[in-house]
Amino acid sequence: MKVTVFGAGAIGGYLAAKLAMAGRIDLSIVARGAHLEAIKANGLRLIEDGQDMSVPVRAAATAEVLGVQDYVVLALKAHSLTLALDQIVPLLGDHTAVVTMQNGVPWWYFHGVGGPLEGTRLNAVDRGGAIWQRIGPQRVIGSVVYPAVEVDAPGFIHHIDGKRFSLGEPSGERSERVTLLAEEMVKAGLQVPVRDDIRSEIWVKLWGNLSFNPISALTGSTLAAIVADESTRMLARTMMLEAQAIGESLGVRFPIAVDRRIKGAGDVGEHKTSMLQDLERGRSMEIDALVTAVQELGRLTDKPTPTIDAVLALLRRLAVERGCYG
Ligand SMILES: NC(=O)C1=CN([C@@H]2O[C@H](COP(=O)(O)OP(=O)(O)OC[C@H]3O[C@@H](n4cnc5c(N)ncnc54)[C@H](OP(=O)(O)O)[C@@H]3O)[C@@H](O)[C@H]2O)C=CC1
Ligand SMILES: CC(C)(CO)C(=O)C(=O)O
Repeated sequence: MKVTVFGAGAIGGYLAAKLAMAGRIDLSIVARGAHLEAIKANGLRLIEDGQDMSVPVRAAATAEVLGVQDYVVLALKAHSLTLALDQIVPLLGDHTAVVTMQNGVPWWYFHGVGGPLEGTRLNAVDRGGAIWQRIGPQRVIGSVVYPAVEVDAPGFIHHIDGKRFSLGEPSGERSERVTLLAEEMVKAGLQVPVRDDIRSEIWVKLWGNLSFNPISALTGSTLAAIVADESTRMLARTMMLEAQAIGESLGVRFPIAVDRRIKGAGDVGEHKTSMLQDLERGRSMEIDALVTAVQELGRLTDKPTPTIDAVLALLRRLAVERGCYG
């Protein structure tokens, strides 16, 4: 099985290190800059469960040298995908499956849903439909990523918590391609449930990211602080209820109540969301996949999003002012 992890940062680097240590598949990664140089020189350094490991892995700057793959795992930030398309396409053959490991609303969301929105391209995450056209939604295996991982220095992957990567075909089918990949990931020590409704699970994760991440970026607060403060908790809750109405109108099942989801976020503790961390480091924030795309879904389903709109307006301004947007 030939697998390339494209964008071996925190999540891609962690996944690649686990798969490489299991040693069962023909694995490559595509990376760039100082990170690539460090991996080429010393392998991926992974800190996990108190152990410090150095894991050799085939690393390339360009996809051409790797050729057509059975699976390509896209572990870039959502806003990096369009710019990377020219580099991703050489990895794709007739049978290649593409696993999308991004937070937020995925570009392929309306592939195979039926009804009037079938085939709708989402401008917020796929402007002009370039990703849809060049990768092709029929290749996609959806995913929800749960581990918390950081890149501490070039080539240095620090696993903080969690080993679960849910996978699921957009159609819900338990296909051979999703089953085989899940098996390899499980043999690498990960928890990999295969879901028959991956969109609903994407929404439950998104529920928290769409509300807590912007509020944390706007206020500099941790998850625990946002939940402890009545005003910010209610702001998050209002955004979540707007999103829930949109999701439900699209057929999504929310298996837990909003207050339980809020409690779960608060229980994570004094943790800065990834969006706040990106802002503090001057990196591009995942605003469009986490927030703008939900606003776009609201327009498509005729559901009002006044609170999401207001928070998004402030968040975009902040990101533009700090050079963290686009
Ligand atoms: N980190 C986490 O704990 C979690 C992350 N997620 C989600 O997973 C996704 C990935 O996040 P994360 O791993 O944190 O992001 P990172 O920024 O750590 O990793 C992305 C990597 O892709 C690289 N990259 C981008 N464009 C290219 C390109 N054209 N060619 C080669 N490499 C490229 C980046 O390089 P460069 O740094 O040079 O830009 C970076 O190394 C996001 O959607 C995130 O929300 C979900 C759950 C938890
Ligand atoms: C911590 C958490 C769960 C916040 O919703 C997250 O996913 C993030 O920081 O992006």
